[in-house]
Amino acid sequence: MLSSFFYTLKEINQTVSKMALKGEYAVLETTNLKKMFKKNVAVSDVNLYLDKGESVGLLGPNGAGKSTAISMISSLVKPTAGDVTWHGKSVVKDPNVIRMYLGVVPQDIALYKELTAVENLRFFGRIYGLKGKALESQMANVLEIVGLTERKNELVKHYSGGMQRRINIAVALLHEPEIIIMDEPTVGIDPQSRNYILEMVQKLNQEKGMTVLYTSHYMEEVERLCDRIYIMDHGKVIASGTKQELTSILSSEETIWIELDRSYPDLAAELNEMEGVLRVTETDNGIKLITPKNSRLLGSIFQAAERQQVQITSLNVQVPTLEDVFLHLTGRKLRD
Ligand SMILES: Nc1ncnc2c1ncn2[C@@H]1O[C@H](COP(=O)(O)OP(=O)(O)OP(=O)(O)O)[C@@H](O)[C@H]1O
Repeated sequence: MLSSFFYTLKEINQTVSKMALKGEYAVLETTNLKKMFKKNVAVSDVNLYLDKGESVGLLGPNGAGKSTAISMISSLVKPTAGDVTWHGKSVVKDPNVIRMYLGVVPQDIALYKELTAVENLRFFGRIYGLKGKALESQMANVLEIVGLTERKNELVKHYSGGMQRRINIAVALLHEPEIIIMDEPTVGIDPQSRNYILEMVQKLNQEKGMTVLYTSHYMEEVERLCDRIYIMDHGKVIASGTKQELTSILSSEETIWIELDRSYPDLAAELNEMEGVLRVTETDNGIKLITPKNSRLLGSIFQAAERQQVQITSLNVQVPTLEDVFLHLTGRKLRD
């Protein structure tokens, strides 16, 4: 009896929508979203919302269920259970309600590589129902946004990976969507293009007021771009909030980065045994320690280094990152 009472409460909790909480509809909202591929649960009970003008991040390692979740949100994949609403209207019942308001940037490049950028834009623009002067002017706008006006007449196959991704984004912006959903748009591209894309997303959100849903397994990207973040793992949202809210889960901890001139496994082992040290990880250029806040361990760390005849080249004490939050919640690194 008691367990069924609690189950009912849990069910009620899961279905309390943002509308009920705030007395208004979110731009986008998912309720208990679930997707199974045969017996495999790819996404389970995902509840998330996006308010107008927000930039929201979906952070999680490969296979966490991010792409499946956004495919359901964009009505490309039908959920096994749950709902997706756009301004309170079910996208699952009627996918057409959202399509003109949504720009989706898929993880894989979806362009005709034997055509030029302009030819691709014209083709996809017509699919959105644009034509004539409106189409030409929108093409000029989006080429400007992605910084490829000068190179618009080149074949896409001659573009770098980063430039192809920028045109992929331009296609998604052609019909001036209310919301843009991006699935790991910076994977596998050079740092310069990556930075260009991040700046562009920031401008679209902050200057043009576009609502953004951005998925990534790069913590730095969602930290930089997103007002709120949902952390996903094994198909579930395991934490959500602003960066400050999420890192406050670990407010009792801090990270000490020790840079060394080479690897010293013995020092890492000694620090691991030190009283007060919570976790030790060897990094590319040194050692990372998680300790309780204000642990006053610096003196002991230097003494240990001296005993092991280790040269510390730099030492930094840092407040927790989202990477630390993920490690704390799952016991794994985001990019294991
Ligand atoms: N069409 C499909 N058929 C069967 N299983 C699938 C299908 N699509 C995804 N999956 C499985 O669902 C789970 C979630 O995959 P998904 O691609 O959504 O994760 P992700 O977080 O986007 O990761 P990645 O960044 O690697 O794409 C994985 O176990 C994946 O193998």
